[in-house]
Amino acid sequence: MTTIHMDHVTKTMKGVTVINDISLTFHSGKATGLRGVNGSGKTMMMRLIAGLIFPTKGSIHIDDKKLGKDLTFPDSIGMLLENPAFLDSYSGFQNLKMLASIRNEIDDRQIRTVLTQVGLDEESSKKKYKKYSLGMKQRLGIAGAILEKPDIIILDEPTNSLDTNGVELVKQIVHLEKERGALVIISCHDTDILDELADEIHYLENGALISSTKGSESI
Ligand SMILES: Nc1ncnc2c1ncn2[C@@H]1O[C@H](COP(=O)(O)OP(=O)(O)OP(=O)(O)O)[C@@H](O)[C@H]1O
Repeated sequence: MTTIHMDHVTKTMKGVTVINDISLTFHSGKATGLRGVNGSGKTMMMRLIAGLIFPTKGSIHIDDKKLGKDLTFPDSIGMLLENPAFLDSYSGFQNLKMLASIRNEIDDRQIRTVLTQVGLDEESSKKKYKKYSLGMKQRLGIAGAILEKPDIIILDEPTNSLDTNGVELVKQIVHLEKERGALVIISCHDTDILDELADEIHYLENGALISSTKGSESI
């Protein structure tokens, strides 16, 4: 079981407050949604939780470990962020293999299973990344995020560029990952999709937490 606890987190960048005094707790087995207009701070919140940037004020704990002090970044995390760092001249399979080689915990068969799970068949997984369509790139990004069955999964706009079939795949994947016990954090501009994906949704405005809902109820 993993818990992420943000305690009065503020992040200032170049004199601009991009996250303003946010306190929130995230739990494993749950999908938490982040909603808000462009620039409201959803990506910054995900980057803070991933340890890619650190709070100016306040703290983030993963269980009992403080990010930036006891941990540089969470031990077990998979992320889909904008512009994933995949190599153009490598195929989808080779890109995932390279990613997997860092920890060396999963084999080729498991990589193929994840590729199938995101709907990249044998033929498309052999194509070079530079020949991928936007939707195929997005599917590979999702595969990268769930590849090693991480405890924490961060999906920034996972349904961008996806067709209806791809959106259904994301819903299935989030459902399965939650069942496995993963802690999932998702941002999505499509309110209907986010309502379906997330157990709980937090609304951000100018970096501040405005309200939270669970199902149709305010919390
Ligand atoms: N490198 C940076 N330096 C300073 N400010 C930044 C930087 N990147 C983003 N910002 C600012 O941080 C704020 C929050 O941006 P963020 O990317 O978190 O928004 P978002 O809610 O994810 O938006 P979107 O829906 O467009 O993805 C914005 O005001 C943005 O201009």
